Amino acid sequence: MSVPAFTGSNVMDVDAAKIRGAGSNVHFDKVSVAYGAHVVLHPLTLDIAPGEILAMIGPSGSGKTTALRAVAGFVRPASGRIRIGATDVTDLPPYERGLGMVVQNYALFPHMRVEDNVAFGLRAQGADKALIGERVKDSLATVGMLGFAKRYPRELSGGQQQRVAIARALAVRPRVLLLDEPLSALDAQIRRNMVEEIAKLHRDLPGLTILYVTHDQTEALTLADKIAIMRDGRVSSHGPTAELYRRPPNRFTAEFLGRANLLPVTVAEGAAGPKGLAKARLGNAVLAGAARGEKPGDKTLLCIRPQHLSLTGDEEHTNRIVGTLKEVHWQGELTHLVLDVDGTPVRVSATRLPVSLPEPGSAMPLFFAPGDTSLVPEDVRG
Ligand SMILES: Nc1ncnc2c1ncn2[C@@H]1O[C@H](COP(=O)(O)OP(=O)(O)OP(=O)(O)O)[C@@H](O)[C@H]1O
Repeated sequence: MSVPAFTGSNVMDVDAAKIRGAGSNVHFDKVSVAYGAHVVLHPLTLDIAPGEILAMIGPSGSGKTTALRAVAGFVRPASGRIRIGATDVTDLPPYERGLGMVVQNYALFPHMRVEDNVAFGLRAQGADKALIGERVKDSLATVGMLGFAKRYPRELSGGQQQRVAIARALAVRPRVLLLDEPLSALDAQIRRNMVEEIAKLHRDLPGLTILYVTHDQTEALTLADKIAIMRDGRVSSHGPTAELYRRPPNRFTAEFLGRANLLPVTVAEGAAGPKGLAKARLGNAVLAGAARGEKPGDKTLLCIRPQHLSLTGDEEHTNRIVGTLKEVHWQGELTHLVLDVDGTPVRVSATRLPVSLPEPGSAMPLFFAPGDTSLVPEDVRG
């Protein structure tokens, strides 16, 4: 399979071969958007590196789609500039920005065969027949839909339609691919497969920069190199995916990205040693976790993920807390326990249970490793 080159959307670009595989960064420079008096995007400064997948996640109404539509050119910023590579695109119309875009509901033309849907953007640009034929073939092969070229959209499943929508976006050789909730109309199993296919697509086309808007944290965790978490029109946190998950910089991030137990603690000792572990008190327990520059006496939160809590201690799981068992939910692969620890509900996801579990209402110890624990400041909201 030949790999498309990513250049501008201009199919006549004679330099295409020279910059084959080279992606473009997307730069938001203090971009704000307002609808009337209602500011929905506060000045946003953010960079998406060439070839990076940035997932923008956050609750409904937090401004994700608005940010994406500003890049696409469908929303005009009230202030700030947007650059794609070296080009300031703020004043360019959408079709001159070198972008491909896929939205939630496929938006294929129902009266056109798959191959004509994919060819649409190239025909609009006046590309010649031979080039269109080659690009349509390439793009359909990239998404594994070569055998479906003659079908109409109604003859395809939802997942297949979305693959065609991606092929159509790729056919114009975009510098940047914008994906706005591309999988949310699909059912759970197809969604999981499509997430894997988008990951493969990116492995095949490593130069392609992708802005991926979703409210699904699993999609974001699986696909993204970096994540930006939006809240009320602002970036609440931004960083490499694993780092944001392992060391969330605030409560909102800890809770939005996966499940998190957040226990109110008082710092006993600031960070010491090469691992940067601090010690914090929860009742009588002294617990070690990754620090963020806390000082003794600071009130903060101790973050531990449900799957990192163990029902047995060992030389690694040296933090120990005791709670009262409240609920047990068996779910096949995992058993979820809920305990009350000093008034805070603590969730445990266990793959293996001891032979006999204490009765609800009984005291039960939980163990966890300092390396899986981090101190997280409570959110200060402006
Ligand atoms: N055309 C519009 N006119 C007025 N307000 C709008 C318009 N489009 C969006 N908004 C408002 O802007 C805010 C941000 O919307 P946006 O669609 O960016 O959120 P989102 O994070 O993508 O949400 P969702 O996950 O529900 O799609 C919301 O309060 C929304 O009501």
